Amino acid sequence: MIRLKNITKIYDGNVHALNNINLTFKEGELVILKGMSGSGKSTILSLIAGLSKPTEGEVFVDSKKISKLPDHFAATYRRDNIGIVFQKYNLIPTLSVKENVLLPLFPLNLPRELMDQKAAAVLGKFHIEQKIDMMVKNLSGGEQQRVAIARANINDPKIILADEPTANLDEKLSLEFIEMLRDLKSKKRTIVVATHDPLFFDLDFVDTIVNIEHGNLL
Ligand SMILES: Nc1ncnc2c1ncn2[C@@H]1O[C@H](COP(=O)(O)OP(=O)(O)OP(=O)(O)O)[C@@H](O)[C@H]1O
Repeated sequence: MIRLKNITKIYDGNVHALNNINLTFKEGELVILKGMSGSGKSTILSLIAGLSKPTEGEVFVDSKKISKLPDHFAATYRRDNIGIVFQKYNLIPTLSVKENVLLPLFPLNLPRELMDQKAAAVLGKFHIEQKIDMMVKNLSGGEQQRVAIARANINDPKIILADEPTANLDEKLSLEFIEMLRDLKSKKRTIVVATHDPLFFDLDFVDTIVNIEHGNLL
């Protein structure tokens, strides 16, 4: 369960990104955060990921209060629980597909063989294993998106956060991405997608659509 309790986020002392919002997402839910650019969607994702801290209020994941975790513990929490697909994928263009998907695991110092197995498994799952040794900069947009979602799943996270995941995709690839979400949801992942892409608004497997405007829930 994810719970945002009385969350206010103010950047730089005067940018009110979120105003006293309360949200609860159940395990296994697919939630769409819907709102215009600048409405506060990414801020909600970064609070759930423990990448930033609220100005006021608390964020709970299961019973853990993650809004108070020191940075080091927040990084561990993220590695163990969260997969993130960023708007522009945040892949490293000059590294290979395999190196990119393994990035979140490097701090664990796992044996090379195990890392290779994990990379092959997750790339297979998202049908991009044939590009495993290619440099990411030479992939198409759709292929990069597959690598991004594969990387978000390398640690088998129970929560997947996606920030405008279809912003750089055409409709066909966006629909493919949505099918990947359907599959993840069937595996009981909790998924939170920040988007203003209308393709997400009529899906039969979305549980909740949260409308946000200027940091307020509508
Ligand atoms: N690190 C930051 N420092 C200062 N202001 C920020 C920061 N991050 C976000 N903001 C501001 O907070 C508000 C909410 O931004 P946020 O990125 O959460 O919106 P969004 O709905 O995700 O928009 P987009 O779809 O464009 O990403 C905006 O006014 C934005 O300029």
